[in-house]
Amino acid sequence: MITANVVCKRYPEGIEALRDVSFTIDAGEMVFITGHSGAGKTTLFRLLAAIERPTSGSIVVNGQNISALRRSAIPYLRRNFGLVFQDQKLLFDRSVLNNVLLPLAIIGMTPKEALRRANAALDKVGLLDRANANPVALSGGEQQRLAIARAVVNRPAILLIDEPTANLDSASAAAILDIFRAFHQVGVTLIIATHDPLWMAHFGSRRLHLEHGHLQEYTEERLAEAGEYPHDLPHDPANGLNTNKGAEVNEDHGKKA
Ligand SMILES: Nc1ncnc2c1ncn2[C@@H]1O[C@H](COP(=O)(O)OP(=O)(O)OP(=O)(O)O)[C@@H](O)[C@H]1O
Repeated sequence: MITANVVCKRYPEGIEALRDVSFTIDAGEMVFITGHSGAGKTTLFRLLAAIERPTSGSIVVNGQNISALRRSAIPYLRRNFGLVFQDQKLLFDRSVLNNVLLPLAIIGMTPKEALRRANAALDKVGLLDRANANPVALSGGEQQRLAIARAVVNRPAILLIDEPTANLDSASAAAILDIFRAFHQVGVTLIIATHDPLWMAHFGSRRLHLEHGHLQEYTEERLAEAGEYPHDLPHDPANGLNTNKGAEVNEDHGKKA
């Protein structure tokens, strides 16, 4: 479970990116963080992953106040999280497989187990047959799926995903949506920042809406008024989407959140 208590973040230049933000996200929830460019979505993610600290307030993850963690404890906290951020930081001098193996090497997993896990992660995102390719040879959607494989290979309980479908066509976006649906089905907590109404329309999940650093209570009507939520998009989760990936995800993601 994740709780933010009256969180503020002011950058050194004086920009107040988040103001008095409070919320609770339960284990296994799928939550969308919405808001215009500059509203504070990425900042919130950086605080949740303890990349930055709040200026005031606290963030508690599984009973641990991460805002007060010693620096040395942060790598252990991060094992709870899979991060899929906008700057995916793929390593273009390594193969697809080696990009996914890297996080496992860092935690000292045996090569045999690491290979098994990495192949399973690539399989989940449909990239097993590209394991030996260089990431540069992948399409934008495939690179995004590789970033997801790398984020989930440690089997994190919580996935933080920033703008997962930015710059992707609708078919690639739908494929990624399917992958996240499968993780949600096995109990992973997903927190997804997006401008993309496709996501919200198909999942109908809870939304936390940021406006200039303030968390606004979501109402569908309010977002529709603001032109952010097209009512003509189908709300049927199965509509137009292939949901059969769920059965393939049978590992122990999320059960510990
Ligand atoms: N490292 C930083 N130093 C100073 N100001 C920053 C920094 N990072 C973000 N900001 C500012 O904080 C505010 C919130 O930015 P943030 O990146 O969190 O927004 P966002 O909602 O993720 O935007 P986008 O959708 O464009 O990614 C913006 O005014 C931004 O300019």
